[in-house]
Amino acid sequence: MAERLKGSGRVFVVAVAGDSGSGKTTLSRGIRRLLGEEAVSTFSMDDYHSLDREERRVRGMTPLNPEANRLDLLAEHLRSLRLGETIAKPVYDHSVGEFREPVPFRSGPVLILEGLHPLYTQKLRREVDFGIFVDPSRAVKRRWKIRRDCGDRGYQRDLVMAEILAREPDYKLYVDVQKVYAEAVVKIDDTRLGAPSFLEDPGERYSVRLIQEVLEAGPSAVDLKIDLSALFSLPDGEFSISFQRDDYYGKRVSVLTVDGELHRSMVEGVEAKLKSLAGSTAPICDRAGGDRVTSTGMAQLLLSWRLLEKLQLHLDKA
Ligand SMILES: Nc1ncnc2c1ncn2[C@@H]1O[C@H](COP(=O)(O)OP(=O)(O)OP(=O)(O)O)[C@@H](O)[C@H]1O
Ligand SMILES: O=C(CO)[C@H](O)[C@H](O)COP(=O)(O)O
Repeated sequence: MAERLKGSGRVFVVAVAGDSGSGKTTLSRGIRRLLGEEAVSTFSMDDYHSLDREERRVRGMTPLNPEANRLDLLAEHLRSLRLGETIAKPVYDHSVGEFREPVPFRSGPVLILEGLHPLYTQKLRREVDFGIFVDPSRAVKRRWKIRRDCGDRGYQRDLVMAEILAREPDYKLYVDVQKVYAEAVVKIDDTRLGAPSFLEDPGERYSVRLIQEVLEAGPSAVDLKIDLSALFSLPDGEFSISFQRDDYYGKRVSVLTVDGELHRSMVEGVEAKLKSLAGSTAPICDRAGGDRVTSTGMAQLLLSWRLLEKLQLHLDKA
């Protein structure tokens, strides 16, 4: 797959839309591992802000307002990148909230574009081959953001909370709306399973809903075997899985809900199949405590599968 991708001469664009700290990088890590770092380029569309931090403060604007971003320039750059051209990519430096000199940027055969508005305009959507929207619940997002901003970055908790509140209206207006256009939406809520008393550390247990447009042609035969025999020898962990058809903003979708953690052996079959299709050796989905796969890990796996299907069509057309 990596060789075919390199030879295709065209760049396949994956857009991962969502708020700051919503898990975009974490979720798309599965795709990076599947295709290998050398095949996948990535950048954040934060580089396409049109106003720096001080200018936004003076105008009373948040970065979530499309007017604080150069969305047309990004669409033009994506068009060039898809043709294999080099762009002069702007650079926004978060450490000071200012712009730096643009840098030359050329993409590998797959480009993952992460950010607040990659699906916001029609011009942008035309340049995107696969659009994903990451949608953690308010409670989950707040916890992740506080953990990262206060823990890793040393910000004050009160300031982080105030920023979260200040962003809410623009988030609803300008970011949330993009889930209407995404081919896959990943909704992440707190687990509905009680924390088992025997687990000292309940870990990262979430209920993940993967909402995907129904494919016109069925996927190629992949052995999605969930091996229930492992249930009787599992050390710990609890899960539930459910599947529904639904209507999502007028689109026919499938909704797969995975809650809790699965044992690695349950998904090994499909993971191995995808890895052999892509020619990769790294595990695709995040593990928890060695033998367990988290529900967001399961979403990584299923999105990678969907991506492989799309890539194969893309390569067949090239
Ligand atoms: N699936 C997950 N399970 C547990 N924690 C997660 C998960 N996804 C994200 N987080 C937490 O949220 C933090 C932010 O995640 P990530 O960097 O993936 O978000 P992002 O949307 O790419 O953020 P930004 O756009 O601000 O760079 C991580 O450091 C981690 O603490
Ligand atoms: O939403 C964001 C990232 O997607 C940031 O808030 C935005 O990029 C502004 O960054 P900073 O606060 O460092 O000026």
